[in-house]
Amino acid sequence: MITMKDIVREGYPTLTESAAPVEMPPNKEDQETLTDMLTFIQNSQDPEISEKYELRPGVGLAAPQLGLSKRMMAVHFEDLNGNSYSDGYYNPKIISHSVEQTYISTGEGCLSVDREVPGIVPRHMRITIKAINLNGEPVKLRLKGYAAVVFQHEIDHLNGIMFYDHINKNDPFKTPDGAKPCD
Ligand SMILES: O=C(O)C[C@@H](Cc1ccccc1)[C@H](O)SCc1ccccc1
Ligand code: NI
Repeated sequence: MITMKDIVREGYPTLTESAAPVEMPPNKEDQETLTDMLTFIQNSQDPEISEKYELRPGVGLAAPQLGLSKRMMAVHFEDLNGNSYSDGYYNPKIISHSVEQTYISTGEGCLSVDREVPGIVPRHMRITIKAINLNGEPVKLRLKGYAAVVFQHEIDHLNGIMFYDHINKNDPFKTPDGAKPCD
């Protein structure tokens, strides 16, 4: 079972390097890891389990956050339109995105960052992703708003990018021209 002690924090090398593609079809070890990642996110949102194991709530997790430089991520959340997302993904790739941007009005956090980093994190409003899901099926996802933000946050982890890398250093609360909040 993954707990917070398994999650590496800022300064750990895998958080700032580009992760390697996962060989397809995935081997047993990678399948088990991705399943455990999804279970961790689900557990982190369960009031009893999260209290018992002192889990920080999360909606996503990427393998580099476990010190594994592999292109694997898991998400578990419901967006503001009631659409549910709960799956693991191998080798996710953003194949297209909107020019229009969005952002979470309260900024972003990260399970690998034990501090508040205030500021607006500009993200693409709409993205299309291709990936292989936990069941080994090729999937194409068209995401917008909050769901697009979550997936971009996790795919950034596979590219060694942290959410605060996107915050405007001169004016952290500057909202990108024309961007609308997704929350
Ligand atoms: O560190 C991670 O990758 C998990 C993040 C993902 C995330 C952060 C901000 C915006 C979108 C996704 C955690 O979920 S941070 C904690 C959290 C919990 C519930 C809702 C939003 C963020
Ligand atoms: Ni993160």
